[in-house]
Amino acid sequence: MSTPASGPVLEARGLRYALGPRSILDGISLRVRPGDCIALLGANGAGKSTLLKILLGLLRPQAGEVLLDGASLSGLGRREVARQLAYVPQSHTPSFPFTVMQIVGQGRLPFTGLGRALGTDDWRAVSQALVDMHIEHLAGRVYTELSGGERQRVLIARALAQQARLILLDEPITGLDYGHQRRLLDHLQRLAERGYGILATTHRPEHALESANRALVLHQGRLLADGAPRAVIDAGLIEQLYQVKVRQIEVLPHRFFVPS
Ligand SMILES: Nc1ncnc2c1ncn2[C@@H]1O[C@H](COP(=O)(O)OP(=O)(O)OP(=O)(O)O)[C@@H](O)[C@H]1O
Repeated sequence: MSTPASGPVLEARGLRYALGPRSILDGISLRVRPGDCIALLGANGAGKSTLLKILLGLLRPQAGEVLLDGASLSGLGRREVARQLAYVPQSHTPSFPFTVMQIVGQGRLPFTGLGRALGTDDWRAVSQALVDMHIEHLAGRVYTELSGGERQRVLIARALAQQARLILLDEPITGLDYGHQRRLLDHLQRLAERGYGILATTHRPEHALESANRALVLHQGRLLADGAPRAVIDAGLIEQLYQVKVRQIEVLPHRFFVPS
């Protein structure tokens, strides 16, 4: 892998988040650095989406803080954050029948501001994002009329058009066919090699093993592990997280799991 270029660092220090008496996240500290391609694993309800929302500044933790390049996220403006930090949600329902081109163009809002026309650089970023996600042929289509997998690629293209060096993705491969899963994971890896910091939640341990250079594991609101995927993900972890018994198969450099 080539040496990652410099870029912003996202850091969480001692996050705690509760809803009423119910603790959702506790004692979470982590860093997303240039060159990181991180898979965030955890069972349903473990707190992955909540953690992403806190890292994006959409939710405020009761304790701890999030720092973007050393500055507290709570003190930064939305546009300032969006120039460095992009988010790909699991799904998105726009309130207007926007075309794919318009949705991807929204990724340029941190640069243009609301209601301003896109300039040459903006159009270049939008076109490149459409190419990267293989959706040039969808550019004129109405977003709400697309399939789930097509919409997912549009949302990823919007984040790429934003050209933020940190990208947080909530289950990006869910709903994508096998080919698009592979191409997306390869693309995220290449972005990390170019110095982007990537953090993606996933329900597939194999995704982390094949395509990430770090695995973060959330279990019942706490960070159970943070390390190299092969050091962290094994049959014991799968059983602990998902309460299923699996057999671990090694076909180096691959590791996969089958029911036992
Ligand atoms: N607005 C809310 N009101 C009540 N409970 C909530 C709310 N948001 C999240 N929770 C609870 O917080 C916990 C963590 O939810 P979260 O969506 O972060 O989990 P997750 O790991 O992303 O799950 P999944 O894999 O199913 O997407 C869950 O028990 C969920 O029910």
